[in-house]
Amino acid sequence: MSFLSRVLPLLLVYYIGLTVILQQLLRRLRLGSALAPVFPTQNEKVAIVTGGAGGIGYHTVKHLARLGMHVIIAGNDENGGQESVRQVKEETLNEKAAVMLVPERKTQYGFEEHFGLNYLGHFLLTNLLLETLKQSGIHSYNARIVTLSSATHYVGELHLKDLHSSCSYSPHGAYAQSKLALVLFTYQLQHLLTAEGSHVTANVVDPGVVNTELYQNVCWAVKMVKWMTAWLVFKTPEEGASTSIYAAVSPDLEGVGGCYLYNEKRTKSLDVSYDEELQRRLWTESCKMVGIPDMALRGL
Ligand SMILES: NC(=O)c1ccc[n+]([C@@H]2O[C@H](COP(=O)([O-])OP(=O)(O)OC[C@H]3O[C@@H](n4cnc5c(N)ncnc54)[C@H](O)[C@@H]3O)[C@@H](O)[C@H]2O)c1
Repeated sequence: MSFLSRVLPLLLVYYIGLTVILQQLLRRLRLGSALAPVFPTQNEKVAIVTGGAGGIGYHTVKHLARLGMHVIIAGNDENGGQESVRQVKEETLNEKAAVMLVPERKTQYGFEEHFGLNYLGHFLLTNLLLETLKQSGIHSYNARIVTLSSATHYVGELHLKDLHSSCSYSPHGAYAQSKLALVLFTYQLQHLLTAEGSHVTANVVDPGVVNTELYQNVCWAVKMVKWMTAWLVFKTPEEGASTSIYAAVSPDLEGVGGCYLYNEKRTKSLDVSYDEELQRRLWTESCKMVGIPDMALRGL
């Protein structure tokens, strides 16, 4: 593996991160701390939030619980999950918050961590829940799938022949690839749902650069810079959750799917993410990896 192929993904990820941070700073200076939008109550609805024990997920859980939803936290940290449920119940007075825990299984299945955890886990969970979602959605209240990607997908490359990055591994490249895979997956899923006429929509969210535990593995110099500047240029976890909440409950998106959402607006994703052939090939490959039938091949 050449020096360049190791360093280039790192430079690209930092470049895109700095671009987003700059945009966030300008937005903050322009808008100040804008008031959170008000959404209708969601009393009869159920949401499953993966990673809901911390960071962006936790604030998504709290907001949805406040709107009256029955929220289920899916995660890998039992104590953290139970503690989040306790806090959400206390702060929102919504007793319908629960925790569903899945153990860490990446090594057991041998998947590369970023691809397995960030992408394949969501791919599989979504597919396993799909029949229930189809039965839950109706014309005026579509069931909604919200996937969390990232601006790093703009510098991602999908290596269909080496999805686990075994030929040339770079943590930054692997992260960016997993986030690009989520965009491709969401668009393909929406094509399949639309073709079937089901009342389920799938959108993908870019939360911005958010001050969470996600950055615990960056080098000490970056940690230091983050510590000094995050208050000014990073989004808070509450701000980071706002586009996910918008995608989950906003009436603007009733029946609308296949969008890449950033700052509560539709935005263009990377050109290659619209490549339908690539979307299909990734879908087929992902089905093989997680061992589920390919509904695209079955004609749904
Ligand atoms: N923070 C950012 O700047 C940022 C930017 C773009 C995208 N994102 C995306 O947003 C999502 C949430 O990130 P965050 O910033 O809140 O991070 P975080 O580290 O604060 O929270 C991650 C959550 O995922 C859970 N988790 C970790 N490993 C898991 C596993 N194996 N199985 C199930 N759950 C697991 C953790 O317990 C935690 O609740 C991620 O998909 C991340 O890639 C974050």
